Amino acid sequence: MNKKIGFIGCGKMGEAMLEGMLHAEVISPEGIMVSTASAETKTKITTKYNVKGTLDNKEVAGFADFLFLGIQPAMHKQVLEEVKNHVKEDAVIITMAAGITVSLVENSFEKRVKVVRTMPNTPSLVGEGMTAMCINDEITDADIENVTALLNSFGKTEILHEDLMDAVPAISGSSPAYVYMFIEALADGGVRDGIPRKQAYRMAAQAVMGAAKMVLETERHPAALKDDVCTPGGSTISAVAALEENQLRSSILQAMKACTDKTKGFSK
Ligand SMILES: NC(=O)C1=CN([C@@H]2O[C@H](COP(=O)(O)OP(=O)(O)OC[C@H]3O[C@@H](n4cnc5c(N)ncnc54)[C@H](OP(=O)(O)O)[C@@H]3O)[C@@H](O)[C@H]2O)C=CC1
Ligand SMILES: O=C(O)[C@@H]1CCC=N1
Repeated sequence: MNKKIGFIGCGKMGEAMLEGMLHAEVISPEGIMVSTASAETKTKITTKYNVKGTLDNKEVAGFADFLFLGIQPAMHKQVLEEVKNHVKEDAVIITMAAGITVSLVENSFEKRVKVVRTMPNTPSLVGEGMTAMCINDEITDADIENVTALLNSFGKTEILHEDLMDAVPAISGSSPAYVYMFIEALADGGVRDGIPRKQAYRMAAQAVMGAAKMVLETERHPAALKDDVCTPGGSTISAVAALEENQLRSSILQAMKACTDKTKGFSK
């Protein structure tokens, strides 16, 4: 892509997107500039990826055609105030923060600006990200094409109405954390039964990835896929019954509600 990409803030999420884009070769390192709060992170990112780096957010704003904001939700007003007069004419501003609305970005400017609100996740680092996005009225078809090309370079993208964006962390932005807990627990169970820990992690992760792929590729109902694993009178149904007794599904739903409630708080 013959466009310039900027990241204001390049921590866990920004770096995952940056690495995903570079790995997919949708953009070359010289087309990317990052700004960070600390010289330490700047040096880490510029050395690792050979991209341009600065501690001056205004410099990135003046460089980027697609400006990703990889900062914490609470930093947005301050950083947008800092860069608002430096953002390029026609640049697309792309948020990734939980709860940060399109209007919060629009209202930081005294002119109309192009805004894309996204909610990605860290598996973008390995090209298996899931990003939800919504756009404002200034975004053109060509912008959508460019932004989805960038986002699709490190995973899948779904376009949603903004009303649904606060629900996205719970299902795909934050959910890798719950899945890692599940994998860790599966591996602990294997280790308890004598399986060496390294093999236990590989076996648990592959089982989770395989199950996810079954849902995506067969498009069968997850319950039907579960039924196929439960041999009558077999071991799996005993495990399923124990999970039901311990309210696995209810626990997940409660966790997701906590996540969404917290996200909604960021918009206030
Ligand atoms: N982590 C995740 O899985 C996901 C995170 N997000 C969103 O991504 C955003 C970042 O989260 P995450 O990557 O986890 O957080 P991190 O703390 O890892 O990264 C924050 C980055 O912002 C930089 N930063 C802080 N203040 C400034 C500033 N004033 N100017 C420029 N850069 C600044 C930090 O620099 P330094 O390193 O030098 O301190 C760091 O690089 C959040 O809004 C979050 O909601 C969205 C989806 C998933
Ligand atoms: O924990 C957070 O707030 C961010 C949003 C989604 C994942 N991490």
